[in-house]
Amino acid sequence: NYLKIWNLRVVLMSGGPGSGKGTQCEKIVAKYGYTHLSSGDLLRAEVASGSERGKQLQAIMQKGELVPLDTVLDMIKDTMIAKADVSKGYLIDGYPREVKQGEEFEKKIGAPALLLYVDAKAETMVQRLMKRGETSGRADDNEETIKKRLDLYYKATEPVIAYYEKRGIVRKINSELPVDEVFAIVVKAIDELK
Ligand SMILES: Nc1ccn([C@@H]2O[C@H](COP(=O)(O)OP(=O)(O)OP(=O)(O)O)[C@@H](O)[C@H]2O)c(=O)n1
Ligand SMILES: Nc1nc2c(ncn2[C@@H]2O[C@H](COP(=O)(O)OP(=O)(O)O)[C@@H](O)[C@H]2O)c(=O)[nH]1
Ligand SMILES: [Mg+2]
Repeated sequence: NYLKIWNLRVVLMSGGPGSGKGTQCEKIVAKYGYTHLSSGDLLRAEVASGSERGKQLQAIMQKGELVPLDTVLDMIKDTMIAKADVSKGYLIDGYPREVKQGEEFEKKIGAPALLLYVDAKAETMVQRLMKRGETSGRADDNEETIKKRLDLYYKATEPVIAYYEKRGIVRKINSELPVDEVFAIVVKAIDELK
């Protein structure tokens, strides 16, 4: 199984907090059957388990900071291996968050085929997250943490997109549009892969 993950297609989903990554991922899974791995969801599951490690993670996420690289990458890798037999490919959401994470991913797992970059204005992202915070129950969907997540996104994550742009695998998609219009562009980008 460890060998198998090297042969499966990897698509990365990137974009700021609240840009619509999770929304598009859900639709991609329904259409293409990829295995969806949201690094944020994996971390929240660890927090929910109540483990000692979960408590440490909770504190970091509450501040809008990044969890140590090895922790997240190990979680992703373990999940990829566990699902390799039934997987048609992987859709990785919210990782890499910084260039170093991208480099480690390549060393330990492999090169992605495509990076979908859903792009919305900061103002739009804040609005969406504030709205989502009314019902999400997420400790980090509050004004103060949202601001920190956005700052960190511009500082650490946008350079990741530039890093993959040099390899020609980035497709930038305007996620100010209605969900279905965004998805139509996503579908085009995935269908162009071969
Ligand atoms: N590779 C990752 C992914 C997530 N996180 C932590 O988990 C939090 C939530 O991540 P995620 O769910 O991906 O959040 P956002 O992208 O901000 O927004 P959304 O949850 O809607 O995707 C981040 O702020 C960060 O503290 C992290 O440290 N490293
Ligand atoms: N108008 C509009 N709203 C969206 C779109 N995508 C997501 N949203 C809303 O924005 C919020 C954040 O979306 P989510 O998928 O959780 O974003 P993520 O933080 O990037 O994973 C959700 O409450 C969605 O309902 C879109 O394309 N258009
Ligand atoms: Mg999400």
